[in-house]
Amino acid sequence: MSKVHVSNQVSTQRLLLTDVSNPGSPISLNELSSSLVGSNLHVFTLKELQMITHNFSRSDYLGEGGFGKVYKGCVDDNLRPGLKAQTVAVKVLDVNGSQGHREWLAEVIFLGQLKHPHLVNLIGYCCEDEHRLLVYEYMALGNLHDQLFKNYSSTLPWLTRIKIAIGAARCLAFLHGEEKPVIYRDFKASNILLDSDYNAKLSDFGLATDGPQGEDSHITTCVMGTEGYAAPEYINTGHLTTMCDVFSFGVVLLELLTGRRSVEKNRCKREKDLVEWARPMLKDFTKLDQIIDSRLEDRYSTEGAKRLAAVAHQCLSHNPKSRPTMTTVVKALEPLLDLNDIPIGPFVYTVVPPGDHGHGQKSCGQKKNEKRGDGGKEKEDKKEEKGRNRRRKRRRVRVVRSRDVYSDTALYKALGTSLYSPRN
Ligand SMILES: Nc1ncnc2c1ncn2[C@@H]1O[C@H](COP(=O)(O)OP(=O)(O)OP(=O)(O)O)[C@@H](O)[C@H]1O
Repeated sequence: MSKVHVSNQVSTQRLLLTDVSNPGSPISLNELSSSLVGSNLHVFTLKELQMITHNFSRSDYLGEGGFGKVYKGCVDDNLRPGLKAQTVAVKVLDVNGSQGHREWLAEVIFLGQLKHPHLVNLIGYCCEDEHRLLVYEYMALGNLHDQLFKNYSSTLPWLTRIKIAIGAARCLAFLHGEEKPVIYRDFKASNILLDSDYNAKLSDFGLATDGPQGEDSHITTCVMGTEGYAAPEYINTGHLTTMCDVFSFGVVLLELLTGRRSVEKNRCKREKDLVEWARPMLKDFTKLDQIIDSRLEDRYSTEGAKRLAAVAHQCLSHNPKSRPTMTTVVKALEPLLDLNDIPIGPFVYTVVPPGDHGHGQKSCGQKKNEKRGDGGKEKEDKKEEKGRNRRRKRRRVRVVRSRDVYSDTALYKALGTSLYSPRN
């Protein structure tokens, strides 16, 4: 394929990873940004990125993943004309690490061309000698994994979890719905980044790949991904389809529902693998109480939990053909935001900006206690606690008594826990 040919494709066809990564590709790295369809990526120098991160200082350090360390910095139009003043995250490839040029290139090719509200925005990159860096919009709340499992001061509320699940589902539906579908391949909680409003944005396209073309139903690759998230058929055969992403999405739904990680090495054998432990209980609504994140206490929608559990169960089906498409998943999850059977906690303090009487409504409990002072607060606490216990009991008898318990854990038993394949 000649450079001219690529330029002719600009308005219609996305540049594929194989167009660039194949030996003999006519596209040189110098021409990369201009060959990307619809991209306005900035090409930064190493010196510029050193400058905005104060030479990759400890005070700007955000974290580290398989690609390398991530630092915070600021850019504006002094750096490049037209560049919006904003905080950015700079990812620096660890040249001695497990990832390399292929992962960097995948990130540039996919995120440089695909634009969606639930995809993290890639602002630019740097490619100098062996140095490979990526510059993204800064996501103030980090990643879902840390918010769900490492935030010890507060718990993600139910509706926030639903909002995150819907955002991530929309993103996968978008990728799968492309004219040439994209298989993300590494869907997991740590790859879901959160902005200051808990909008979910997918990042980390290092393992992403273009889906099957023409008559092919799948592509065959060596198995790569993360322990606890990969679909069983992919682990067994290397056959990769968009349905593998759907399975991984089901695992993240389970994490959101249970507050447990996909693999917890410190738990007893039966509970180590989240899918193996929780999946049989997803369809038996009488058992849902046993797996729902106890940190939510009773502040979740019972109906919503049932529906989410049913979606997760379908996504985690061992037969890829029985899994729903991500478009169907989005449609099933969206109405969960409107369910209003979430019990209100005893003291939800909402800061009402002066003059705002519309949105920042106070809870009933709060209004009463403000009038009564602290003595009333104690009584109210006890009353609310009793009320919550009553509601819990009520919910236990009201749930549908389904005998429809699925217990197909045989495959997982056969697979054991050796689900992990290193990235390279
Ligand atoms: N755009 C961003 N804004 C803010 N923080 C970010 C951004 N991108 C990554 N981070 C943070 O940097 C750290 C490393 O992220 P990275 O995506 O490189 O790895 P990971 O997904 O956590 O792990 P792995 O690469 O092994 O899958 C994480 O703490 C993540 O929250």
